[in-house]
Amino acid sequence: MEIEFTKYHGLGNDFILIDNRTDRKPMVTSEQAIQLCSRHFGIGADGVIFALPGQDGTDYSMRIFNSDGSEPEMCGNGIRCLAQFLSDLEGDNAKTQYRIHTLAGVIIPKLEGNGKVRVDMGIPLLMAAQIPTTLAAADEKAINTPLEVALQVWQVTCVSMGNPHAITFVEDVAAIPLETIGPLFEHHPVFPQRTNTEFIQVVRRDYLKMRVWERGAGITLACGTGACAAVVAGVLTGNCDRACTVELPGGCLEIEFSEVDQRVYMTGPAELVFTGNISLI
Ligand SMILES: N[C@@H](CCC[C@H](N)C(=O)O)C(=O)O
Repeated sequence: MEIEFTKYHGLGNDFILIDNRTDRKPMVTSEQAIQLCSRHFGIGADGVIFALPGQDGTDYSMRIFNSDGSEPEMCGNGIRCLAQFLSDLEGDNAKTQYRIHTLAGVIIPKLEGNGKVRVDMGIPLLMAAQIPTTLAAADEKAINTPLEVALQVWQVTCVSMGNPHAITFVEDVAAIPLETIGPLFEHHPVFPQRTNTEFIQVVRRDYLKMRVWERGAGITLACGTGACAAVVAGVLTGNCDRACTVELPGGCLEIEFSEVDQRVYMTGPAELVFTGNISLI
């Protein structure tokens, strides 16, 4: 079977987008997604995203496979790319704002008309059972909680943006051996559904530098949910302001953890890379 796809990226976090608007079942299996994401044997991407019919009154639904074939609840850079993809598909009839059903609830991206998409990412979940993690009692928060990884004790703060994040503040992000330490965090037994891990350097109270090891994808150039979780963790630990620029290897995101409604807002780019057809094996 041959499928049409479009590749987009958000700050180098890249995705294969598939127009699946006429069927609730994704036209690619998780095994096929692994192959499509392969940078040597496929198209190459951090994940495959499906634009599916809406449900419960939403315009559309989003599902995503990570490059290892696992299915996360949400993807921040991915939902900006999805909004741009839908707008490109709809042409003159495109909306400027979409209500998208995800496994993390309804998420609302808004195209700003300048190449950037502002996303209402919802209210972060902080209780240990919601992450999930056993680092604290089920109905308590894990904030600056010690965790031993690679013979070193890290102060870890856990935040769910629908998907799990473990955030640790460090002096120098460049010095973190991400390739070796990332998988140890991801598969640590205190995270029963694995975790994304963000290492954060506070440059100023309103400017953070971040490197990320993503669950199911490894090192990526950016992670939208991770940047949101990092600012929430920074506010909880007193490390940063509620509005921050987060610098990632692929570029910058603007994040606001609103004092008014306790929701997190993320603004960043979504860019078309190329379109193509590929035969699924
Ligand atoms: N890159 C994404 C997050 C994708 C999902 C993640 N790997 C997970 O398994 O939770 C983002 O921009 O948020």
